[in-house]
Amino acid sequence: MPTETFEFQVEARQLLQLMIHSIYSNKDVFLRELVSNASDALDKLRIEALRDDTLGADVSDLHIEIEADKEARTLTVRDNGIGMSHDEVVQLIGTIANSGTAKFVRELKEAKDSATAEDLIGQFGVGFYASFMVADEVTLVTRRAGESKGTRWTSSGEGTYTIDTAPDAPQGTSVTLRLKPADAEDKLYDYTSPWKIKEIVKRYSDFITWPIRMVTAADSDTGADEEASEGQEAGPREPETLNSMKALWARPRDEVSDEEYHELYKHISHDWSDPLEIVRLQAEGTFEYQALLFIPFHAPHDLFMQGYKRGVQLYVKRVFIMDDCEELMPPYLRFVKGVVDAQDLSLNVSREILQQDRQIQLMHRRLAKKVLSTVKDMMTGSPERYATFWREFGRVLKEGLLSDFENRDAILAVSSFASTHDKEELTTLQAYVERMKEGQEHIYYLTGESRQAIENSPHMEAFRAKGIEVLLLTDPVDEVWVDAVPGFEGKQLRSIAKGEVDLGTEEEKKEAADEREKRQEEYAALLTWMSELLGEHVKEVRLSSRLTVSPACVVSDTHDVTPALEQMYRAMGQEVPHVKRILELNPGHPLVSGLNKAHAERSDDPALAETAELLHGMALLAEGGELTDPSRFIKLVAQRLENTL
Ligand SMILES: Nc1ncnc2c1ncn2[C@@H]1O[C@H](COP(=O)(O)OP(=O)(O)OP(=O)(O)O)[C@@H](O)[C@H]1O
Repeated sequence: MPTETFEFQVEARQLLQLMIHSIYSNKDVFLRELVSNASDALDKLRIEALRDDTLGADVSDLHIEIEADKEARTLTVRDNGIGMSHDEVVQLIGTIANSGTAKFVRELKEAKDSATAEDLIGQFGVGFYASFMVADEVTLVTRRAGESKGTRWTSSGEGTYTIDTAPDAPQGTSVTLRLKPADAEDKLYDYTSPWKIKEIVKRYSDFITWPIRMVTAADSDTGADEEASEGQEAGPREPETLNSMKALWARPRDEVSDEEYHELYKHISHDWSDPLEIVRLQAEGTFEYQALLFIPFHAPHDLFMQGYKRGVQLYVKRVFIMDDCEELMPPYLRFVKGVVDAQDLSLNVSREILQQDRQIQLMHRRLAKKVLSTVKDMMTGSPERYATFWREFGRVLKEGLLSDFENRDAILAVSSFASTHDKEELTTLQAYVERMKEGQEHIYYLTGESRQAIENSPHMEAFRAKGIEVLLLTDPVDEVWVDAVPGFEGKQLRSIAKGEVDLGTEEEKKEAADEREKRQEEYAALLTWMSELLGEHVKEVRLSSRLTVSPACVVSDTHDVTPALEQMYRAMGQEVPHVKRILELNPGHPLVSGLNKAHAERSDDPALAETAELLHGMALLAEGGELTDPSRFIKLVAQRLENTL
């Protein structure tokens, strides 16, 4: 096959350009990325060989090899793992499949300073492409296990790469970097130095479960090892294993540094930033397992996309079994990354077995509880970290209120919400309850698109006037869980846009009821007439006890679906009937009292019907809703304005 030249996909090209002009100051991490990919390839081969005994791959000495050539200034990372087919090379190396890449590259280009750029790369990770920070040419030779021919891929990272066949390629992958000249000022070190390589492997990849061996050519600078090598004959030496391969989760806490934990996290999560929190669990007894879990610092871009992979890996007796083991974590904790190592499962355990395994179900429960209790500890012990957690993951955690009945209270206890109590600070339900006024029975909330929209809504008026705190809920999931959660500490959650409001002390309530009864008589004719007139749009027109400023508002009946929820169901393709709402009028408003008076005097005046229609339209607009016929609304308003001129 002749050499083929391909163009990089646009995003890949842009990303490479950014790498070549290396905006990332810690260039050493390129080796971590190559070793991490090699380790994944070895895991994959081991598992595929277990499942498919016709593969014919030799799995007796799976390892990673690093070879540096000082003369040629090349560095090679080689593995005898799964390898890639020709098509896989084109697909995996020439394009970036990761969703959100385009957005990421755009943000990266717009990043004003290098700290922002570093932070962005940290959130995204660029894997294999990091090689272009230190190399001006990268050659990858690979042969997939089970295939007879290999593939060679070469690029200088500019716009194109070439591919040809490599007939003699051994099974696995080798990546050779032609290194840029060392430039210590730019943190570009001499990556042919065995001393430097050892340091990087120790720092970033010590826990990798496969041996990472280094072969040094005889004339290489061995740095720290110089003494040991004195007097030896020229020629290749015995390869040296650089990593300890110790499973961090099995080592006592005080023997492992935070940095070591962080590097394991980065390997598992492909994140370049340190995690926010480490969660450790050692379960003893009949079913023994260890878990080392991490809560990331940032929510990944694709957390809410379909097919998002959960990050918990399953090991059995220190042997990697599978990535993304969803049986171990509930969906609302899908952002948690880490390792769970079980002692008493079979190495051949399959997804089907996991789904039915009672022990796995017990692990799942225990791990969820442990993560939630860690969040709780964060909340009390380190409020700033908790604030970061909630900003990044609060939205997804609240999904648990709908699915995890058993942990509902624990989730509520670690949730926080915007509230009218404070412009910036969020509140917990506990703090809300402690602040409740005398005679207040419920926890009040309002859902909406933004804090501003909610605060401007007419529904807030009576609550503002009486100084009663309202939670301001703006996440889509809030529309749903508020209906599913019965309450908190015996206090019911109540939407201020639903049902009747009944605020104040017993005495005030009685006064309000007497007043309402009086008004009711006064307005009875108007209300009956309007209910009939607007019957197509509303189920009832009644007097309001929640308005102090606006003339009218629309509310839902206590157990009815709200318009936002109705819209969400439709967006998900579900058929839902349109639910009519209730129009409430403020008898204290001159427009309403005026309309009542006019209706008593000349009930057949067609202009009154239009005014009633306008009142309904205004009520919809005031809560940020939509009109059924905006052009008619405008026409009626324009006519009335004309009359004022
Ligand atoms: N040594 C290797 N052996 C086999 N396949 C490899 C090897 N290196 C890379 N690949 C394949 O190429 C893909 C892309 O690698 P790359 O390092 O760019 O991204 P990644 O590891 O998937 O994710 P990230 O960008 O977050 O690091 C890998 O997912 C893997 O399928």
